[in-house]
This record gives sequence, C-alpha cells and structure tokens, in this order.
Amino acid sequence: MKKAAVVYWSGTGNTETMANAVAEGVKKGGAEVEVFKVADFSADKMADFGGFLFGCPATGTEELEADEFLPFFEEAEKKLSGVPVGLFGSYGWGGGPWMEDWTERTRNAGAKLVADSVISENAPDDAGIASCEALGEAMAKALA
Ligand SMILES: Cc1cc2nc3c(=O)[nH]c(=O)nc-3n(C[C@H](O)[C@H](O)[C@H](O)COP(=O)(O)O)c2cc1C
Repeated sequence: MKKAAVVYWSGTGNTETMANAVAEGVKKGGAEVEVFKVADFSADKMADFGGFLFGCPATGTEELEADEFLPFFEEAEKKLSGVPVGLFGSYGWGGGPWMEDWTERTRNAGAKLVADSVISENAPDDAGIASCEALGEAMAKALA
C-alpha cells in the first residue's frame, strides 16, 4: 500500500493539532502516514508518497501562508494530477473563503479530493478532531 504524507504549516498550533488528528485517521484507516512541517518537506520528496493531506490556516487576507507554505504549494500543485489529496486548516474569523479558493485551486490542478476540505475555527473541538480523523480515513481508503 502507498503511504500518505501530512504536510502542514501552523503558526500557533491549531493546524498542527488538526494535522495530528488527520494522521491518526490515516492510521485508523489502516494506511501508513508520515507527518511533516512544510519547512521539513519539499516537492522533491513527493515521489515517495501516494497521497497528500495538506494543512494551512487562513493568513494574510484569506490567503495561504506566504513565506513557507505557498512557495511549497506552487511546486507541489504541478505534481497533483490524478493524485489523492485532502485539505485542512484553521481560521479565526472569516468562515472559510481561503479554503474555498484553495480547494478550487487544488481541484484545478487535477487532484482527486478524497473528501470535503476540513476547517476549524481556532483550535478544533471534538467535532473538529472527528472531522480531521474522517479526512485521514478517507485518504486511507483512497490509497487501499
Ligand atoms: C497575520 C494573520 C492573518 C490572518 N488572517 C486571517 C484571515 O484572513 N481569515 C481568518 O479567518 N483568520 C485569519 N487569521 C487567523 C488564523 O487563521 C487563526 O488564528 C488560526 O487558528 C491560526 O492557525 P494556526 O494556529 O495553525 O497558526 C489570521 C491570523 C494571522 C496571525
């Protein structure tokens, strides 16, 4: 079975909490997973994985984080055609426009979205954690 990579950026830990729950879901679904901060990952490493769970909070004005995550994603999206992908991230007040844009962008790159993108207002509550785990389980299913 192919392995999933969880690749995320998090400034204050909320998206990191989501990333760990997503990874837990992949394991519950019976697939292998590795978790990376985006600074420790690069598009060169993508060939080692069969699917990607990308996490990034809303920053700027409903934008992906500009210094580390966006430059990575600009490279990664060139390699997503036909690849299983799930997206997640935390937001503070906007309600999700950054994720709608990002989901559309990822779909336009040809990725196979394994489930609806998951957003949490600030730190994920129990329902948010459950949604993250379900996203991970959907990835495991896509990789089976
Ligand atoms: C510089 C900055 C810009 C932000 N811009 C937005 C925004 O446009 N929309 C929004 O809903 N939240 C925005 N937020 C709130 C973050 O998305 C929110 O605090 C989130 O929980 C941070 O996730 P993290 O803990 O993974 O870094 C912003 C926060 C910062 C620090």
